[in-house]
Amino acid sequence: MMKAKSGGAVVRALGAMSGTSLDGVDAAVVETDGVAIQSFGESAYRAYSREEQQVLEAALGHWSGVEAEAAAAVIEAAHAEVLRGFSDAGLVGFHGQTLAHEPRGRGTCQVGDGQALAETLGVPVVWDFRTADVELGGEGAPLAPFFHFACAKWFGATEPVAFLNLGGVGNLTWVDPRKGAPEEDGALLAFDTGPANAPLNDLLRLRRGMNFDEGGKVAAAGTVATGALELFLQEAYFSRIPPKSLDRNDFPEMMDLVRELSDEDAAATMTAMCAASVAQGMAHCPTPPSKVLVTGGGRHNPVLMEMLRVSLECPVVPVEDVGLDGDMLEAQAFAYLAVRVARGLPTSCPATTGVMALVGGGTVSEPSR
Ligand SMILES: Nc1ncnc2c1ncn2[C@@H]1O[C@H](COP(=O)(O)OP(=O)(O)OP(=O)(O)O)[C@@H](O)[C@H]1O
Ligand SMILES: CC(=O)N[C@H]1[C@@H]2OC[C@@H](O2)[C@@H](O)[C@@H]1O[C@H](C)C(=O)O
Repeated sequence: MMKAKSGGAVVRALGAMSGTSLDGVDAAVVETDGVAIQSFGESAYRAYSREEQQVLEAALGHWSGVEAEAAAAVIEAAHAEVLRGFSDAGLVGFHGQTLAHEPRGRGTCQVGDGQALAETLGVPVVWDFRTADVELGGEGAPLAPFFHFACAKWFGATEPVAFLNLGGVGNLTWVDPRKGAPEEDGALLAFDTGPANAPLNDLLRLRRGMNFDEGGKVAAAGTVATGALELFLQEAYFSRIPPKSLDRNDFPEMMDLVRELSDEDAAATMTAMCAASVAQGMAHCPTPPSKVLVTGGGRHNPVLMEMLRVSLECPVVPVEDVGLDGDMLEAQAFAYLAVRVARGLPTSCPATTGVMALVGGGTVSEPSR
């Protein structure tokens, strides 16, 4: 093991994330002591087959039972397959697949058994990252913010910046890199902004058999229905003070709002809904960030990026502008968080999830041999 700048041992950690878009597993290596990022390593992506996706889709909203068990089997097999391709990892951070998320109700449910994965890989696995936070009154999400803080330090940010993840759901982390640690007062504010790509993906699959609006081509040919957009923005969620989080399918009324529209106008309107919810969320930030660093699949959509540029009052750039990898940031986050859990460091705080105290969630499973 190498010596870390900040004192602890540097671990070669491997993180894996299967997000709300249900497209596949992202896996990536981070070398870190759980405080500073020493370096980013290799990464891999393993797409789900349509059959696997259907199993996952059918399990959404299920907390247990045959659907959830079938989803867990898909998740475990797909993760084992992609993670076996990496060598020399000292620790694995395994997010699993969120099937249901109701932090103020039944809790949060990620499937995939970390102990089984530890046996398969012969490496300790950190998993079940969200439960402890929810049990202490937190939202259980987003959890990437402590990693975003380390990223801001890594690329040498000197003023507040925002990370905007546009996956199935959108989430935003405002970071003040002048603070010494993520748990310090005023270092972070984080929350889910609203639905991002998931509803548009669902609409296009239903109407056109497409997985998503590649390059924003469908939306580019349409016109935003301002009435539907205004109705959408009246949702109570947007005026709620953060921290706050969402489940993938928390806005079913979006489909109703665009039902009568052509495919193109519906796509343009849903894309605008995503951008407008980010703009509303930005108003909750303590100060305007010097720039918004966009990560997740949504940054590949030029129509969405242009709408964000028009509606936000600061530069909007992909995270690649500061040397990060926007396709792998979430997988890297769970590699980083795994090391924090193993070292007994917190992974969330009142400003990131609304939890009552600092929490280091996660279970560590050692392989039995
Ligand atoms: N070239 C592209 N053009 C338009 N949209 C794209 C493109 N590439 C990816 N996307 C969108 O990004 C989505 C995938 O984003 P991402 O991988 O960040 O999601 P996720 O990690 O599953 O979600 P979450 O962050 O909510 O857990 C796709 O389903 C699609 O909607
Ligand atoms: C409950 C859950 O799985 N939430 C995800 C989801 O996908 C994006 C957004 O909603 C975010 O809150 C979170 O994931 C990221 C990785 C996070 O915890 O930071």
